[in-house]
Amino acid sequence: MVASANLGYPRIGARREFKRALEAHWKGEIDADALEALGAELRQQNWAAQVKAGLTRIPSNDFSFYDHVLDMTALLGAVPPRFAGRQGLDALFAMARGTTHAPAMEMTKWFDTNYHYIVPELTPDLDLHLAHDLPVQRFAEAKAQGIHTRPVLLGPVTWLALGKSKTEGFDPLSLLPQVVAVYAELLSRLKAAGADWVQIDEPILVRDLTEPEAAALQSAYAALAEAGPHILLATYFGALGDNTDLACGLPVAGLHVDLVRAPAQLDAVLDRVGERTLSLGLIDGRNIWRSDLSAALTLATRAVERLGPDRVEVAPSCSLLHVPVDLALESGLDEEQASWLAFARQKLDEVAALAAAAAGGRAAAAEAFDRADAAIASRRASPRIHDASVKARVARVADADLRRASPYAERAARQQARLGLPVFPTTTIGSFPQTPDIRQARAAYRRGEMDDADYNGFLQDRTRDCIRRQEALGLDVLVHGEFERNDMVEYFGERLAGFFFTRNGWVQSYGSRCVKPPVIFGDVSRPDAMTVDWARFAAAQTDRPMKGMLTGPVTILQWSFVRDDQPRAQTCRQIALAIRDEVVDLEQAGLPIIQIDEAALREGLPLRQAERAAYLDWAVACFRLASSPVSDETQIHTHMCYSEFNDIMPAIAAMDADVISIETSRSDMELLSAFHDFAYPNQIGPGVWDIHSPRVPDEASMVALLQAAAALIPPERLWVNPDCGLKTRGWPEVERSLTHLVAAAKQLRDSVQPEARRSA
Ligand SMILES: Nc1nc2c(c(=O)[nH]1)N[C@@H](CNc1ccc(C(=O)N[C@@H](CCC(=O)N[C@@H](CCC(=O)N[C@@H](CCC(=O)O)C(=O)O)C(=O)O)C(=O)O)cc1)CN2
Ligand code: MET
Ligand SMILES: [Zn+2]
Repeated sequence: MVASANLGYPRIGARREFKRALEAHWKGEIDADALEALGAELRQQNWAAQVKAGLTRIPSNDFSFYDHVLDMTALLGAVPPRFAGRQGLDALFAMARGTTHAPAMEMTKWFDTNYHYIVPELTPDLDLHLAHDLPVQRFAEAKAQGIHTRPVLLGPVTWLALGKSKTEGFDPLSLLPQVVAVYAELLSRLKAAGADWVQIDEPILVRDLTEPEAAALQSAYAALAEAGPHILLATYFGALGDNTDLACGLPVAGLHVDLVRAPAQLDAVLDRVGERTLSLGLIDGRNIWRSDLSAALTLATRAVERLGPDRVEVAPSCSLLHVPVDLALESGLDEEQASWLAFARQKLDEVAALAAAAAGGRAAAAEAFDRADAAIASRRASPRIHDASVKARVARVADADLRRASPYAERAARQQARLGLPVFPTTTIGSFPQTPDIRQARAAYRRGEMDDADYNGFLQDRTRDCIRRQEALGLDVLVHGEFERNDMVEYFGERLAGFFFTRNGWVQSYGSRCVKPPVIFGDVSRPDAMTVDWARFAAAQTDRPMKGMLTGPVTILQWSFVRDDQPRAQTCRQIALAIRDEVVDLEQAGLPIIQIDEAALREGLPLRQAERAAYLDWAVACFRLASSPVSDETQIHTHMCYSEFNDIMPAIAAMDADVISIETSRSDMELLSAFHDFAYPNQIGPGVWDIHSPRVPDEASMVALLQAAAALIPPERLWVNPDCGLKTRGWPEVERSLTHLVAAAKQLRDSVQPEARRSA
């Protein structure tokens, strides 16, 4: 028998039930017991769906109330002292979201995904111990429902590698023996509870490993090999590459490899896998296209021929956390489009069909294979995918299209002459609170219960109100608030040709926050202006400079589900041309500043060093293609959040934005040292308010951050802003925080030397 396995299932609920329950709990509307009860219900539903699909290896402990990395941090007892005294869910949410007295732990991107995890804070004095045994309880919970599961644990070395030392000179890997001791205890309890296998995720095996990391993997698994159930070591998001020998040499009973991102690694792995079970990640856990089952079967058959059916499992490439839950809930797609897609629920069926065919030949799942073949053929042949004029325009792009008219210094002088900004100018990143009434109005508009005029009138009121509030707060550069946007990527996807979008295709981004990535299925172009009416309306409401707000091509690409029939770089260039047209229109409409957000540029960076230069080349070129058609007097801003810039500073500089705003506040300005060390030449707005936490920062804390920034970056090149958009916050906290922010900027202004002031 070829086993059919899953590595993890979405936990937000098919209709985002869990998202809503979490937010209700945080507002005090439902208690922890109600939240726990819903969690149990969701786990039961998820297990039932996997049983129904016929899977033979079903995960448990893939559920999480907030984040699976944070869960492991709590399990290991690695709770930072500022959260001491809190228990259970209360402790978990305090660490993730912060409290009035304790800032939240840092949050960053999970590998190259749009999922965010809470970064473990590692110090020498941590008292690591098995603080709870939820994985055992969840195993027992499934068992009580008659389902034998394979518990999933984030691996010890990945947990350490994703953590961050909070003590100067401290090497987190020195915690390994303690961490491994806790895992050993947990594994032995799982075995006692009846688990015969566990899945331990070590995705760092697809990155370039340091010597100590490789040694840590060896010593960890040497210690864990006999501690409990058989271990399936799961790797995903790329090829094992030069870590293949290492991975295949670890004393574990099974190995999972990603054959969607890295199909070519199968032979090398087959040569080295020895007596182990091999789990083949053949169904794409990162994208929503229906699988080419016939192509996947070729690989599965090769593995079965080498290892025999009993040592082969068929699985998704990674956890299904990164795809929407159920295509069956989609109502707005046409039949042809729907036939091209598979969400998590459908991917389970694909796994089952592929496993059946790997064991019994195509005939064992003939119907599923026929339907898959037909869908693949229909997408390949569809005339809706190709637009000759788009392809021709991309082919005509020349080097001159990637350059501003003059170098930064000349542009900066002209822009300052036009804008007349004070030193330490204040601004925001774009969005203002997307309050429930705005979301509800949009939902009513979509359902046809509100007409164009009413909806637009409502949004105009909100925009006017937002601008008046910004004036009253004393901000220097204003924004319109982005109330008309459901999301910074989906909004553009809805207005570009070559995209379609789903009604319910939600994916968890962090905590309760979800995104609904649009689907890029064909050549991209811009039928009409997308933001110009709102920008013009907003600019007319005030005498202060107004920023036009766009999402950049790399970010639109990165946060969409992307067609897999041409290189991503090609698709990105098409998007860049569409954004370029919008930039031209915004300039023509009189906007003096245009911000092009590239929040996801860093996230798209390949996990392997060797592939990075090529990516950065085309990604930066796409940003420049989108941003460079304007005159020197028009100021181009960009914004990036959660970025570790140290390794990509030359690329950030090569983007040549006049101003960049970045996340720094959760990491105490440490990011700025990269800009300092690299001598970044243009202007920077280091975020001084962590907007991902409900906490209102006081003026003194922002002054301190700005002073730290001013020690690294010349004051005349600093801006003052939050570290991201304010859409997730409420108005009271926004007004209080921005009051502090404007006051902090004034304090800094008063303290700088006159020669550092801007010349108008
Ligand atoms: N794509 C993307 N990725 C990103 C970010 C981002 O902004 N966009 N930001 C960073 C952090 N991640 C974030 C991800 C999501 C949200 C966020 O606010 N998401 C919203 C959903 C946004 C949205 O699309 N809203 C739609 C649909 C809203 C909705 O649920 N409407 C209800 C009806 C209204 C109601 O009763 O609430 C419904 O349809 O049922 C709209 O405004 O139209 C949420 O989860 O709550 C914030 C940050 C990194 N990655
Ligand atoms: N302009 C966007 C906003 O303010 C940028 C967000 S980056 C995730 O919401
Ligand atoms: Zn941001």
